Amino acid sequence: MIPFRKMHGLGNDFVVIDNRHGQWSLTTDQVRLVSDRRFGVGCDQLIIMEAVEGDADLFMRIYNPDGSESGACGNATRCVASLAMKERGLDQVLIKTRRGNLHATAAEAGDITVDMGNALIDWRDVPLSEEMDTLSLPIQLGSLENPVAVGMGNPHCVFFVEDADSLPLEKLGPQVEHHPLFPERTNVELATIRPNGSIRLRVWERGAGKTLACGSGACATLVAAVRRGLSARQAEIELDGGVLKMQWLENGHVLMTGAVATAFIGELDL
Ligand SMILES: N[C@H](CCC[C@H](N)C(=O)O)C(=O)O
Repeated sequence: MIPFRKMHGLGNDFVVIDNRHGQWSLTTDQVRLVSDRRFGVGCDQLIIMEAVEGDADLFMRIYNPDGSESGACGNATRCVASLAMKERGLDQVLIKTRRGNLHATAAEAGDITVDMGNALIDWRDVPLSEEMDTLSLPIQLGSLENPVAVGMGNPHCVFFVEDADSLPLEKLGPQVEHHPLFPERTNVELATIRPNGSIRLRVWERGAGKTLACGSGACATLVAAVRRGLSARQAEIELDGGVLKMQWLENGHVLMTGAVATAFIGELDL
């Protein structure tokens, strides 16, 4: 039996397995089964905590429900960081992911702030399949056009639209996710800048589909908005599951602050 903790960050939900003693390894089929909301526990991502050498407290591995591995997961990073802080009685931890060490600190009212690392705006780092200006991609899909591409350790394609809530994300998302300009596919963002400077955001996630929130997607959206002159470097982003407080620092790093929650603890019989 494999113990797990079901957690979420603004409704973006995770099955978290502590494998720091290295007892378990899941096959791709088992990742898909556990993530499947019909037959398994169901989650947006399966998160594995692993032991790690060096100054990080642990390594966080991220799997999508389709079995693909992602280089970033902002909401899960907050969840795992809150576990590690509680375990150690600390108010800050270092979480290592495929893109490097992410520094997390306790914020007010139980929220967690994560430095998600620097935003990647060169086409090679998103990545894109050919050289181009990431500030305006030659993609046009119905009313969607000229998105901004941003890498956060995972690829993001951000469209700015009049009213994100009025668009059929379930139809448009998969078409952009699999666009040939994205050799590793992409996460897809529909963003609307509000008069008060906050941003309304809906996300179609690579390998996962529509989710209630996406932390790395919020990071990419703020960076895209600032680059387009549509937002200040600090803004609140409202996703279906709640609000993230975001800041793109002058050093290129993106800070994300938001809530975390544990729903229940269980055991997998794999
Ligand atoms: N939910 C995650 C993003 C997962 C991204 C994953 N779908 C990918 O393949 O990059 C977040 O809060 O950042």
